[in-house]
Amino acid sequence: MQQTFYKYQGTGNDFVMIDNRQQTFDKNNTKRIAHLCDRRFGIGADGLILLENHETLDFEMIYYNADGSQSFCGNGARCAVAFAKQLGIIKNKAFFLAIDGKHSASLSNGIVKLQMHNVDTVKKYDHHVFLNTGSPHHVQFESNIDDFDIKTKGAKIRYGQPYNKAGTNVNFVKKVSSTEFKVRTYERGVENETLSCGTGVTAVALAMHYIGETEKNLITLHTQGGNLQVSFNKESGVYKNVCLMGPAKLVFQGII
Ligand SMILES: N[C@H](CCC[C@H](N)C(=O)O)C(=O)O
Repeated sequence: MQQTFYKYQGTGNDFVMIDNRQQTFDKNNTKRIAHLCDRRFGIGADGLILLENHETLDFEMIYYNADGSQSFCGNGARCAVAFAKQLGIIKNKAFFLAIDGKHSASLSNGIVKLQMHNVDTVKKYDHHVFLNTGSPHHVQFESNIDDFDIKTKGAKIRYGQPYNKAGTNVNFVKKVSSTEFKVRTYERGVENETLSCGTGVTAVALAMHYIGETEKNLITLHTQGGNLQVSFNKESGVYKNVCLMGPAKLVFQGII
């Protein structure tokens, strides 16, 4: 059966998007998902997202990394909201389900503002910070960030102790000012650097606040694919009202 797909990108983190409201896509075939995401033998993307019906919410988003594994994806969720608007499912507000639970989002002038879950556990170690923002993130400083082998150094951390096979995403950070940080991310499931990672920049913003590198509550993150913003409040040790903001764009559509 022929199926229409849409290609979206959010600050260069790119996704194959499929309207699966009629349940026509075979979700168990993770090999096919990986094939569709392959940049030489398939369409090419960092991940694939199925948009499905939900009983009480606007939609459900099912996210797969390029290797077919599953997690939550911040940029993917922002793109799914833009896709729901394109399909006429929502107007300028969305309530949807993802693998980590319910989310709300709003859209204005091409910018999608996504509400993330509260974060109550941030672990600070000698040379890094670890936290989960829907996906697991290792955050560490790298002063030589522009000229740094993200793939090799990121893989070493991702497959090393204590993460091992289950792994983590790895974010390298350079402080620009108290409101701006530069971030490059090695993504688990893509097993390479991506141009931007939404849960990653969210983790970096919270980590920088947690370790006292900033006292601000609105942080701009410079990624290889563009700028994202993260806002939050800290109340009784818990990061609340965590929002990820940035563009989400349709690139092209096709048939598979
Ligand atoms: N690109 C995504 C993260 C995908 C998560 C994935 N790489 C994992 O933890 O398995 C984002 O914008 O948040």
